[in-house]
Amino acid sequence: MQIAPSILSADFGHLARAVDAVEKAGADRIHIDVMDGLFVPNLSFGPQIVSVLRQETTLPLEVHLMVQHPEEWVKTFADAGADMLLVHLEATPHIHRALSLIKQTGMEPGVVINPGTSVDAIDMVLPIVKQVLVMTVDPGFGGQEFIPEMLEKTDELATIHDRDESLDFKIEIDGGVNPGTIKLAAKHGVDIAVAGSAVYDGGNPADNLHHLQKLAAEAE
Ligand SMILES: O=C(CO)[C@H](O)[C@H](O)COP(=O)(O)O
Ligand SMILES: [Fe+2]
Repeated sequence: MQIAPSILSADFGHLARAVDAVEKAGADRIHIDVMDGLFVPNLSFGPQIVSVLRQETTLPLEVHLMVQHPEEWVKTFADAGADMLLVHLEATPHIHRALSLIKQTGMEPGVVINPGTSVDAIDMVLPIVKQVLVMTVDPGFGGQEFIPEMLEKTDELATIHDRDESLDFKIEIDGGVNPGTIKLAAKHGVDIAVAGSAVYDGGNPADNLHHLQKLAAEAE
């Protein structure tokens, strides 16, 4: 399982240092949470932060776009240097258009579903995406409690993926990943786990990341 540290819980005064620490510690990618205060009840950062971090790291940058009408922002984040753009089904009536636009820019398209959304709802776009992100908390904040029932959805996605050779997506979870929940996730088809507070909130980010990596590897 890959771990994607989320910089939402990092020290915003030293973001470059926070990314550097996890890059040296073997992070697979960096997860950047963009929030608009409308789709989710919080504001975070925008494309400038992606541009700045693009200069700081060679790791893939995946942008989790928690904004209304994400299709309007595709070019902006491609120009900023994002490698993957993850958009919520619930944020647009035009999810197919949004994902197709992302693909056209050369970024990898990913679709995200909230805890209240079922896997059935994304059936028609699975052939386009490279990632399906299952939210394991209601989006908007770091440090929330993992919702274990969401792993029924990762199991379902793993079954769909394994049944159809033409599909080519990774299964990712986001929210509440910690040393306890990562062991559970490893048994439910999860390829990538986002971890924010478990990496950056207390202790040493490199040690925290190594601990999560070790637990995930043992549980697989
Ligand atoms: O998308 C998010 C919040 O909406 C974050 O990626 C996520 O919550 C990470 O934080 P933590 O690991 O602390 O739960
Ligand atoms: Fe996220």
